[in-house]
Amino acid sequence: DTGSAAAVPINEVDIAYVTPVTVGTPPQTLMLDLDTGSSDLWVFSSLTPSSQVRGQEIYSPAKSSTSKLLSGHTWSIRYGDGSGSRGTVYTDNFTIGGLEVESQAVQTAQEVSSSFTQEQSLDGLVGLGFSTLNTVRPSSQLTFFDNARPKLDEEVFTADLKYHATGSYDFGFIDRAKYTGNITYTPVQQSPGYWTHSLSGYAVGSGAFQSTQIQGISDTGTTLLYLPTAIVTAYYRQVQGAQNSQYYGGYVFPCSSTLPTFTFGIEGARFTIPASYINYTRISPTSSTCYGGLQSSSGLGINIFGDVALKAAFVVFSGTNPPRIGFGTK
Ligand SMILES: N[C@H]1[C@H](O)[C@@H](Sc2ccccc2)[C@@H]2OC[C@H]1O2
Repeated sequence: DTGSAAAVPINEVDIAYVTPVTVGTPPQTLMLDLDTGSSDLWVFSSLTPSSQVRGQEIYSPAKSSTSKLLSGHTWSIRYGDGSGSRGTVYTDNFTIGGLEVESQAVQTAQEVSSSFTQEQSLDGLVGLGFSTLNTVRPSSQLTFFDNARPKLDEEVFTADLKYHATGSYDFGFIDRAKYTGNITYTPVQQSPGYWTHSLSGYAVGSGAFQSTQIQGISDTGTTLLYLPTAIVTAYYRQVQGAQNSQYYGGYVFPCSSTLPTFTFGIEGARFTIPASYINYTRISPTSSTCYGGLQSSSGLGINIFGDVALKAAFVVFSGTNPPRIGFGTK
């Protein structure tokens, strides 16, 4: 089997992407954020206090003839950006892009933090990290990808995220029409549960490629690209008027500045992020100061290859043994 579904930016700066999924019988459609940086599948639900729901679609297990309470199981998750949610667990039929998993663990939120309440076009997350990260207790649950694996034509899913446009997630196949040339693969270290791998180096604009291993995680749920301070300062040194603002919590610059491109390596292959992806957003709607899509990872403890980087490539998440990740030019 295979599946294919849209990845729709939820706002005009691609802060996150959502994908239509269906839960239950008859199918309830929700728009969820497919997140390779976590492994919980959770949804706004009929158990979420109405004070915490602001426009989101909800899953009502009581309206599904195939829902079953996973008795005595709870979950609680805290994300890297400080947001979080917690609740109880049902199993139900779950589909993405025509690919169905019966009795998928669907984690129903009984509490969500304010940043989720404020994202009215995001109804929850589908964790696509390794199932070791799942927070359901007393028994942890499998991700949609792990449950779907046995029926997939190929043990892969792919991300084709796009700049200010709708892209796609495919399950079970690699669509040759979505990239040119070959996919370059590199090993993944699956412990503790992220898609952890290395870049082979980087270049700022037309500068020389610096060959240096940079370990980090490819995370579709993170908006920006977070790299070591030395690399980030070297980048913004090329930007007139750029400064690392304590106030805004990162590098800002005049929106009119000319930004260099940023190239990263995967083994011997090179992927160039257009300057426009790094001119991320105005710090406020009428400001002429802009916030960068490349920021320092020094406060995070880990480098994160988020959407600003991933949308510059066609990415193959391969669940083979051992797992690996592949990048193709598009
Ligand atoms: N893996 C990521 C996750 O998907 C998001 S959760 C999220 C929060 C608010 C809005 C949208 C998504 C959070 O930021 C980085 C890391 O944690």
